[in-house]
Amino acid sequence: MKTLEIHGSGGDSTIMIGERLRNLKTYIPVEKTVIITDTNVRRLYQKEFPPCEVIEIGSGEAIKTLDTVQFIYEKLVNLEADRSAFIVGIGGGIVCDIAGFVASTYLRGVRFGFVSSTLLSQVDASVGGKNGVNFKGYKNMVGVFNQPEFVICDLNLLKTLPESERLCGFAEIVKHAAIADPDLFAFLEENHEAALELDTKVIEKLVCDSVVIKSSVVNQDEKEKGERRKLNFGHTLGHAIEKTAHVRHGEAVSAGMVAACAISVNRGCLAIEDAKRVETLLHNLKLPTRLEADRENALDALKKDKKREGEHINFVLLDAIGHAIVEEIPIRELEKVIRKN
Ligand SMILES: O=C(O)C(=O)C[C@@H](O)[C@H](O)[C@H](O)COP(=O)(O)O
Repeated sequence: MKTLEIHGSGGDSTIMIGERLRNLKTYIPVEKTVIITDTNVRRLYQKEFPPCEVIEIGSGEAIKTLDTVQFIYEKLVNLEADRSAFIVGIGGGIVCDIAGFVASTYLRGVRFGFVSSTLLSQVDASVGGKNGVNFKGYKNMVGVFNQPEFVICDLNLLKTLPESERLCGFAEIVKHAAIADPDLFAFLEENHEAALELDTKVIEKLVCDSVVIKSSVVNQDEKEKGERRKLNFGHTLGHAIEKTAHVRHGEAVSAGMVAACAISVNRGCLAIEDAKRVETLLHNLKLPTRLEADRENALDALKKDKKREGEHINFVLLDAIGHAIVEEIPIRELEKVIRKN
């Protein structure tokens, strides 16, 4: 097992890569714990859950709403959960984002941790303390920064993951490599086939390297005032695509990264060959590199981006493979990109 630490303003978070769901009971006060999970994870893995109360939610991006949060608050009230309660989210990014938000707000906050069950949540979503829900379809518009006490990344859970879910995780791994680690990028180029086959050693390296990158960025800038913005590479246009094309997060981020590379080339930051490398790697990992979105809706979503400041967006560009920069780009310029494509 590999362990990494994030030191948050509200407390520390231990990320355990290779720990098992079946050992969860050793990290929690079992009799005070409430598990939040989704239908699929419960069906597949309930036998490994410790004997705790379970609140089941549905699955898919559509449930990441304040209605689901309210549903969980009601269940917690009925269970008479008090401030000594401990909440564990067992699932992918959607479950963890919702569970973390509920735990951070119920009774003004109770202790919480995650067992992360998808590749995307192990390499990205469950790590770093962003918890929240969508609002009126706008991604993660309501939320908090608050670190889970622990994140268990049980690599065995990835074996039952549908391929489309797995691929979404690769998009975030490519993102980490593209913004911070040229060696990891080259490794992915050489080992994309083994990665697609879920080769144990390759997956373990990809999860570990991703969490090393993410935790190091979050340790420098937990509340996304500067350095952390780089973790949003591909997400500004990606979120706009996701909202309007109704595709999976990882798919939208993949197309968003290709678009961000094209903007980086247009602005003279990135060599065209490097942009091509990003596109080819995503293609080899069976991810989409272009997606059709409703332009007007995408523009509206872009204007609601959390990195917008007045007439600019703090937009993440690449200036080399393994190195990102953040530049203030006028919304008008991005508008042209959306209208042209
Ligand atoms: O942790 C971060 O910071 C990220 O930006 C990681 C993203 O991959 C992740 O999708 C995040 O939830 C997006 O956050 P948002 O603030 O842009 O909604």
